[in-house]
Amino acid sequence: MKNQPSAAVLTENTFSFPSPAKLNLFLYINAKRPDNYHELQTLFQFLDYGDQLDIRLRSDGEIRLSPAIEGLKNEDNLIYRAAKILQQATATSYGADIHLHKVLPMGGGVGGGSSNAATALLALNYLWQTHLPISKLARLGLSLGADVPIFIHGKAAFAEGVGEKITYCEPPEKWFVVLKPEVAISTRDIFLAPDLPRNTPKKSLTQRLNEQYANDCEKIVRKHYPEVEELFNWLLKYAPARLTGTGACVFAEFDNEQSARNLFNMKPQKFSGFVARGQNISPLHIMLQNLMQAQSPLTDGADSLNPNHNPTPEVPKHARY
Ligand SMILES: C[C@@](CO)(OP(=O)(O)O)[C@H](O)COP(=O)(O)OP(=O)(O)OC[C@H]1O[C@@H](n2ccc(N)nc2=O)[C@H](O)[C@@H]1O
Ligand SMILES: Nc1ncnc2c1ncn2[C@@H]1O[C@H](COP(=O)(O)OP(=O)(O)O)[C@@H](O)[C@H]1O
Repeated sequence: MKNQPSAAVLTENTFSFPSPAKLNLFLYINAKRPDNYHELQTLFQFLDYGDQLDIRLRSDGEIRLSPAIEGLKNEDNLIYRAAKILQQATATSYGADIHLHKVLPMGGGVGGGSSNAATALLALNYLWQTHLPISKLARLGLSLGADVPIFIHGKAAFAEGVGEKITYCEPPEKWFVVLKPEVAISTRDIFLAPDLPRNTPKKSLTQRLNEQYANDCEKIVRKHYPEVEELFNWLLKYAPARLTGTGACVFAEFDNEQSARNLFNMKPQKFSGFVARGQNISPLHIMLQNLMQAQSPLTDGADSLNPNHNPTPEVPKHARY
């Protein structure tokens, strides 16, 4: 979806949905639980940049996903798993052809897989008219990954526990340069690292918002991944920088787009990345709200699947979706 406005209706019967990235503006690890998951305190904000899912309804119950992601079986793709879980939970007889436009780096800490799963759940719940409430979708989503509920709720939030205890909040919507070194990092590997700090004291949201933001994974990621260390060393010459999630992406924030683009244009070629704006409401939710105000894809007759009949919902002004 990058750099192209997102139309909700692409062609007859094919709908296009954004699957935005997220940043962890801060991330603290408070404890290791008996089930080996870690208790966190983290601040999530969405970006107006991410993947796109084009979805066409099928009446035969089949889920077809294309293109396959290299090295990942389609059955393991979180999009496919999300669609299957929703079918099982609702006993719908519908299926879907899903085309994924992937731009987000995998293993980058920008939440691409979780966001794809949440977009599939929300979009199919809309297209199939299965009417599960957000709370139920978030529970289904949590079984796919710790970050999926945040993307289902679609509002910037302070998350605790493993990401399921959510307090909405509204951090400033800054501009970001997000850069990725030539390495992907497995979340699991970071949480298994013996030298990961695991007992940062819990603090209230107000305290956290009013102190300098940090990421407890940053020190060991920089130590174990020289590519990340090199990226930090470059970026820190120009701006304060932080790790998102468990890495590998690193970001710097700016008050305006031009400053962000000026820095981005200077980056060495070996770092990939993008410029994006923080959004406290997910671009997916803005689009879904507009769609719902238009009309149902299934119940308003055949014409409702005709793009001429169903006007393309407005895209938020500053979004590049
Ligand atoms: C820590 C975060 C912050 O956003 O890192 P990123 O993945 O975004 O970098 C996420 O919550 C990650 O969520 P997600 O990527 O969905 O993780 P999952 O698939 O649920 O878990 C992958 C593995 O990481 C470990 N894990 C994950 C989350 C957590 N709170 N504690 C853990 O110990 C577990 O070993 C788990 O097997
Ligand atoms: N649709 C998907 N997009 C990206 N990754 C996926 C997807 N489905 C499953 N995965 C798996 O999830 C892992 C984490 O991916 P991703 O969410 O992009 O990273 P991160 O959590 O670091 O942002 C990938 O390495 C891949 O094995």
